[in-house]
Amino acid sequence: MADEVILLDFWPSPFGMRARIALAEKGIEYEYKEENLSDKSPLLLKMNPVKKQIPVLIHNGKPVCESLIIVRYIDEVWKCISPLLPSDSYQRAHAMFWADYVDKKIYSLARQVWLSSVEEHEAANDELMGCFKQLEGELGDKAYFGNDTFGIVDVALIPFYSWFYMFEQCGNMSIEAECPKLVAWGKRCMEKESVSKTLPDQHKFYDLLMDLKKKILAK
Ligand SMILES: N[C@@H](CCC(=O)N[C@@H](CSO)C(=O)NCC(=O)O)C(=O)O
Repeated sequence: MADEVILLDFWPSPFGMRARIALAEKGIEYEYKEENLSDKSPLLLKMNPVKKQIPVLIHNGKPVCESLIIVRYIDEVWKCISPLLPSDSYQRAHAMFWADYVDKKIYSLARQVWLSSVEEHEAANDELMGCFKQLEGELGDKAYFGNDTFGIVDVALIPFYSWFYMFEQCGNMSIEAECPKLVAWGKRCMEKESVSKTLPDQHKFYDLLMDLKKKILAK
């Protein structure tokens, strides 16, 4: 019997983009279901009753929640194509360290740069740029974080490449000046169809983020 794969998602979500990129890397056909997060579907509430968040991958009726867990699950189930984690245990542990670093640091700081008031801005900008410099150091002269293959750390971080223009506009920073290798890495990843068909244009995404910011701050 063919696999039934469904993805509950929300198109601007960087977490959902991770799942979409992993599915595309593996060439997995799936049904995409867009969620209205202001009016969550009964399916989402049933499939992720604890966090009630997207993305949720539903594989033959069984839910997998949390984007990095979804990426690892996809890599283990469809292991024959485009591996996203190294087979070597130590290299896997190293990859998961950096994927976890991205997960814990980037989104929360990105939200602060995006939504914070002028006073809080500078601290968030500085801390975010510090994280990018850490990541630039980890990337070094490698083509991808997974050495010369696009892997889970790349999947974890690349969705935030769509935010770079916003960071530069709101944070009055030049990521290219401070982290040229990271920007070159983003452009390299965008040459992959799995990434370019998933990530929105940076300028359009900036306009969306600014519109959303007005709505959020108006509440
Ligand atoms: N750690 C999780 C975060 C998912 C998440 O924040 N999902 C958001 C949309 S994107 O910002 C979400 O579903 N929000 C709805 C809610 O929290 O009610 C993951 O990696 O999958």
